Amino acid sequence: MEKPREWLREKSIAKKVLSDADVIFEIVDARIPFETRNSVIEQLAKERNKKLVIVMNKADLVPQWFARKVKKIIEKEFPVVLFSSHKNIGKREIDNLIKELSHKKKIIKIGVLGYPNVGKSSFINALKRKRVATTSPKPGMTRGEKLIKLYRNVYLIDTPGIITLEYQSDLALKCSWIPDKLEQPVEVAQKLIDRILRERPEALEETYGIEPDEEPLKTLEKIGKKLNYVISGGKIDLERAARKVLWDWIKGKIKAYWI
Ligand SMILES: Nc1nc2c(ncn2[C@@H]2O[C@H](COP(=O)(O)OP(=O)(O)OP(=O)(O)O)[C@@H](O)[C@H]2O)c(=O)[nH]1
Repeated sequence: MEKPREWLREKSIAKKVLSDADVIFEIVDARIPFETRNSVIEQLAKERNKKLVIVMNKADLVPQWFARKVKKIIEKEFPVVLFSSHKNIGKREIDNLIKELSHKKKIIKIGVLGYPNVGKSSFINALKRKRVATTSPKPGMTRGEKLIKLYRNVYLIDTPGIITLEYQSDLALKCSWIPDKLEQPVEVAQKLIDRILRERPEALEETYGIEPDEEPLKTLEKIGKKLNYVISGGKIDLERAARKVLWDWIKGKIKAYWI
C-alpha cells in the first residue's frame, strides 16, 4: 500500500470537513464513476448522518446514455447531479439544490470532496464563475482546506484530494497519481490499455491512429512507434509511451469510460 502517512493526513482532513460541513458534494470522474467514488468519504458521511450528493463531473467526456445509466444506478444510494466544469452542464441543477439546502439556514457550509484530479477546484470555479481555486491536470495540486464564499450565506470548503489506502498503480488509473512519479509506468499503462481494450478499444484508434492489438503491451508498442518514440537500436521507448498514454488519460484525450 502506498503513502500511509499522507493517507492518514488526508483522512483527518476528510473527517474535519465532514464535521464542519452541513452537506457534502462528492465529486467523481464521470468516465470512471465507480472507481472514483470514495468509500472513506461515503462511510464517514453515513456515520455522521451528513447529506451527501454525488456530482458526476467531466460529463462532457462521456455520452449522455452512459451518464444517465450511471446516474440511475447511483441514485439508489445518493442524489446525483451530472456536471461539467468546462461545458455548461448541471450548473442550474446545482444552483437550485444549493438554494433548497440553504433555504432554512442562516449559513450553510458545503464540503467539496473527492479523489485528486476529479475536478473539485474546477467545480468550485464553475459555480463561482471565476478562478478562486487552483486547477491543474497534475493530481495533488490543492493543498489544505480553503473556505470560499459562494453567496451571502453559502460557503464552499475546497479540499485536497482524498485517497483511500491503495496502490500507486490503482491511483494512476484513477488519474490521481502523477505518471512521472510512477516506478513502473509500463505496467500501469498496460493495465489501463487492457481495460480500454475491453471497454472501448476504438478510443485508442481515435486518439493514436493505430489499430489496437489484443495484447496491451503490443498496443503500447504500436502507440510508441506511431509517436516516433524510438531509442538507440531502433527500439521503442516504452516508458515514454506509457507516460504519454497515462497523461492523455488524465487530460481526457482518450474517450473511454466504464461502469
Ligand atoms: N473535460 C473536462 N475536464 C475537466 C473538468 N473539470 C476538471 N477538468 C480537468 O481535470 C483536471 C483536474 O481538475 P482540478 O479542478 O484541478 O481537480 P482537483 O480535484 O481540484 O484536483 P486536486 O487539486 O489534485 O485534488 C484539470 O486538468 C481540469 O482542467 C470537466 O468538467 N471536463
